[in-house]
Amino acid sequence: MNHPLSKVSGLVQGSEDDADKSKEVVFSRTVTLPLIERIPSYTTWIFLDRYQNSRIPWSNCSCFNINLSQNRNQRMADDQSVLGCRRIYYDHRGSEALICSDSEDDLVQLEGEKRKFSDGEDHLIRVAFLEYGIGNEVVDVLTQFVGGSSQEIQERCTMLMETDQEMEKRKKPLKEEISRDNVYLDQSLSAALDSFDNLFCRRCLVFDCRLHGCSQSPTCHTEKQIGQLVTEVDRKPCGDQCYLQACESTRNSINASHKWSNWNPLEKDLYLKGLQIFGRNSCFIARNLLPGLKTCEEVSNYMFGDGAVIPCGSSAKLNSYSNEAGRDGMDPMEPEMPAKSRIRRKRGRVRKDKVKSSRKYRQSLWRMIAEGKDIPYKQYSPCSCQSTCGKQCPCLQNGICCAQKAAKIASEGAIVLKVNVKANNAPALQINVNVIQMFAGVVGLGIDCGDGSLGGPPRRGGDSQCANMMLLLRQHQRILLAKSDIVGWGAFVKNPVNKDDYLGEYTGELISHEEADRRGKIYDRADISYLFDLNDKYVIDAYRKGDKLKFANHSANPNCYARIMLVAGDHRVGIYANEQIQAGEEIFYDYRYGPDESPAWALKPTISKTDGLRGRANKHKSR
Ligand SMILES: C[S@@+](CC[C@H](N)C(=O)[O-])C[C@H]1O[C@@H](n2cnc3c(N)ncnc32)[C@H](O)[C@@H]1O
Repeated sequence: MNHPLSKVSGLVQGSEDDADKSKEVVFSRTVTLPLIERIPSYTTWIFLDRYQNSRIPWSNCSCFNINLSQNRNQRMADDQSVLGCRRIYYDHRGSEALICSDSEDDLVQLEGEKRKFSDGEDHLIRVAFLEYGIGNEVVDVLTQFVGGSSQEIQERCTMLMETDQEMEKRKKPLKEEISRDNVYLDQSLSAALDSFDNLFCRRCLVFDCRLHGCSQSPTCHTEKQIGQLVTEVDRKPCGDQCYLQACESTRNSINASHKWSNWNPLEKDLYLKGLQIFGRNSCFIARNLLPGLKTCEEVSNYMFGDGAVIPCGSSAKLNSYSNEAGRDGMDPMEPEMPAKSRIRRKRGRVRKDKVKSSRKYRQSLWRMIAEGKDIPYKQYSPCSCQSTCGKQCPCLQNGICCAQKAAKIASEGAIVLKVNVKANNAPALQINVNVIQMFAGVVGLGIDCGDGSLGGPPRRGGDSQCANMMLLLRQHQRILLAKSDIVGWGAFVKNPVNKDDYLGEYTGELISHEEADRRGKIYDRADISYLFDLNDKYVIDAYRKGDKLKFANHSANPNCYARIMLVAGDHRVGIYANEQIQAGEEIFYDYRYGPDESPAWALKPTISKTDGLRGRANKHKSR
C-alpha cells in the first residue's frame, strides 16, 4: 500500500463459499495527482465605479486595529488601562503583527496629533447633543460615526456649546428687533442655509457626498461684479405692484431709512442674492426671491434707497464669499483649518526623507514630466470668476479651464425658469447658479471642458467628444480578471480595442498623502501596492476598494497607458490603449516609478511565461 488514497476495499461478489464472502479483498492502484500551482493568495475587495473620499485613517479603523475594536479601545482608554496608542496592523501575508510606525519618533508624533473635526462632524456632534444630551451612549455612537476618542468628542462638544452660547449672546440684540412669527425670517440667509451649506455637494448635487465630503466652499461671486450686472431699462411692468407703475416722483420721496428698517435680515440677504443673480432687476428679485414678502415696488424703493448701496459685507454669507474669493487655489473639499493645525502639518512635511522612502512603490503620474517640466497635478478648486475667466483666473493659470466659463450661458431667462422659490425654500437659490454651471460644464455647451491631462493624448475621443466624457459617462470596456501571466492577478480586455480607446478607470479610496505614507509602509513590506498618486493632495488606494483595472500589472513596454484627467473638477485616472489590443490580452501600463523609487522587479524587463516580453497570455475563458 503506497498511499492511503490508493487503497480501495470491498467484499468479493459471487463466491460460493460463505466463508469467502466475508473476506475482505484489497485492490491496490497508484493514482498520481497532477501538481497544481497554488492560485495566488487573494483578498476580497469592494467594487467601486469611481473613487471614494476616505477620511478615516486606518489608525482609526477598527478592522486594522488588532488590539481591540474601537469601542472597547475607547473604554479601555477611558479607564486608563491603556496608555497612549500604539498602532498595530495585521499583515495579511505574513499573518504577523506589524507596528506601523518605524520609529519611536513616529509614535510620539502620532500620539501628539490632535483630532481635527470637519464642519460636518461638528454639525453632527451639535445635533446629537442638542437632541439626546451628553450620555455615554451618545458619545459611543458618535465615536463610531465621527471617529476619535470619547474624550475628544466630549471636549469638542463642550467647545462647540461654549462657542454657540457666545454667538447667541452676540446675536441677541438683533434678534429682539425682528419678528418671531417666522422662523426663517428670524435668521440670516447664511444661518438658514447652514445645514445645506454643510451637507450639500455642489459638484455631485447630492447631500452627504462620499467623494467631496461636506463643508465645501461655495462657488463665489465677488462684490465688484454686482455693479456690472444688468440694469433695468425698457421693461414692461410685471404687475399691479410693479415699481414701473409708480411715478418717478413718488419713488424719490420714499424715506429709505424707514423702508430699510422694515426689512428683516433674511429679506435683506435674499435681496442681495437676487442682486447677484439678476442684477438691478426688481421685478425678477421680487418675483423669484421675495414672493409674498416684498412687492416689486418695495424692492425697487429699497434698491434706490439704502439697499442698493449696502455693501455685500452686510450679509455674513456674502462676506464669507468675498473671503472665499481670497482662498483661490485652496481645496474646497477641505474645511478651512485653524492656523495651528496648518503649522502642525507643515512640520510634518519637514520629515521628507521618511516620506520619500515610503512613497517608493507608488504609481505616480502626477509628477509626470510634461514638456521637460516636473509639474505636479494640483488639486482643483473652482474659481470665483463670474462670466469668463480672465488672465488672472487661477484655473487658467493652473492650466485648467473650469466650468465657470459656462456661467454666462446660464442666462437670466434660464435662471428665472428654474428659480421660483418661497422664502422658506431658500436653499434652492443657493444651488441655482452652481447647478446651471455644472450642467453647462457637463453637457459641454460649446465650452472647452479642459480635461486637464498633461502632456499628451488623448484629448478627444471618437466623434470629437472630449476624452474625459468617457470617464464621466462611464463608457468603459469590459475587463476580465484572471491570473496574470506575470505575477498574481491581472486585468484582461474581453473584446478587441483600438489605439487610444478608453478601457476604464482606476478607482479606489481617495486618501491624503500622509495616510498613504502610513499605509505604504505596510504595502512596501509585502511588496505589493495599489497606491496611485493622483495629485498634490490625494492618493488613490485600491487595496480594499477599486475596479478590476486595479489588477493591471506594470510593464516598461506596455500596451496601455494611464492618464490623469480632469472630470467635472475632479482628477480621475483613465486607462487607455497604447495600441490595438486583441480580445483576451492582458493589460499592462507603465507605473512610472521615479528613478530612485522603483522596486527591483520594475527595473527588470517584464518577461511573460507564454509570450516573451511583456506578456500576451490569452484569457478568453477567464472571468
Ligand atoms: C496594482 S497591483 C497589480 C495586481 C497584482 N498582480 C495582484 O495580484 O493583485 C501592483 C503590484 O503587482 C505587482 N506587479 C505589478 N507588475 C509587476 C511586474 N511587472 N513584475 C512583478 N510584479 C509586478 C507588484 O507587487 C505591484 O506592487
